[in-house]
Amino acid sequence: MATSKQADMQQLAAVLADGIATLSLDLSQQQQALLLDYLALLLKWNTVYNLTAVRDPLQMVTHHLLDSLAAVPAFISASRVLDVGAGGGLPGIVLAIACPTMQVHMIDTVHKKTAFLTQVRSQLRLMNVTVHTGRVEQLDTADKFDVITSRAFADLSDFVSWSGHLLADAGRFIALKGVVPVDEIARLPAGWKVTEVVPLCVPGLDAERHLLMVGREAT
Ligand SMILES: C[S@@+](CC[C@H](N)C(=O)[O-])C[C@H]1O[C@@H](n2cnc3c(N)ncnc32)[C@H](O)[C@@H]1O
Repeated sequence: MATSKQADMQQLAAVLADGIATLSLDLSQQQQALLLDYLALLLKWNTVYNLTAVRDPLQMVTHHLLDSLAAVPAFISASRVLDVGAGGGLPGIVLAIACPTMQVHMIDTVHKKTAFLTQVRSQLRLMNVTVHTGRVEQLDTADKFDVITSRAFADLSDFVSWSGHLLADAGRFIALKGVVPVDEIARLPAGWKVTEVVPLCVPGLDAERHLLMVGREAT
């Protein structure tokens, strides 16, 4: 007979699988198991590392896993991605699991959060993940990124001005936002423009979600 803990995990797995099907994503059983392993690590270490205000496991599936997974199709052509202000790994860890050939870098200023991300990388054997500790303004990498992303990080203009030096010439920003931030768009620094606004529908989440694509203005 299944224990209540096993039954809980089965319920979480079912909600995740349903959401993945609704999003029409092609994720193997192994990838889905990795997502649940990541969720288990988030739950286990949240009290120590203060990674997320969401504490209910079922809510974590919708508000974190499916919320990040809904953005995956926008990243399909990217090979080198930076997640700025990654916190507990959203969307970076989810992208790394969903797109194993993508190199995913994550940066956060808070050492205990990047210690958690390093632990996730090691326990889930996510060899496509690189973790940086520090302010993105001070990050310097040999290769630039074709996509720089963030979720719940900063005003769009700060996001772009603090990390623009890391974006490849033909690269783009993908900001995960709630309602379309009209004021933030108006404050974008000169030389940058919103190229696309993509509404997202997150299974089980009754809230607005949008992806904002930002690129360089042609000179
Ligand atoms: C609200 S959290 C969002 C975490 C995660 N992206 C999510 O959606 O759950 C914002 C994160 O940005 C980090 N942060 C703030 N300023 C930063 C900077 N200049 N460079 C890198 N990370 C920064 C904070 O430490 C924090 O973990």
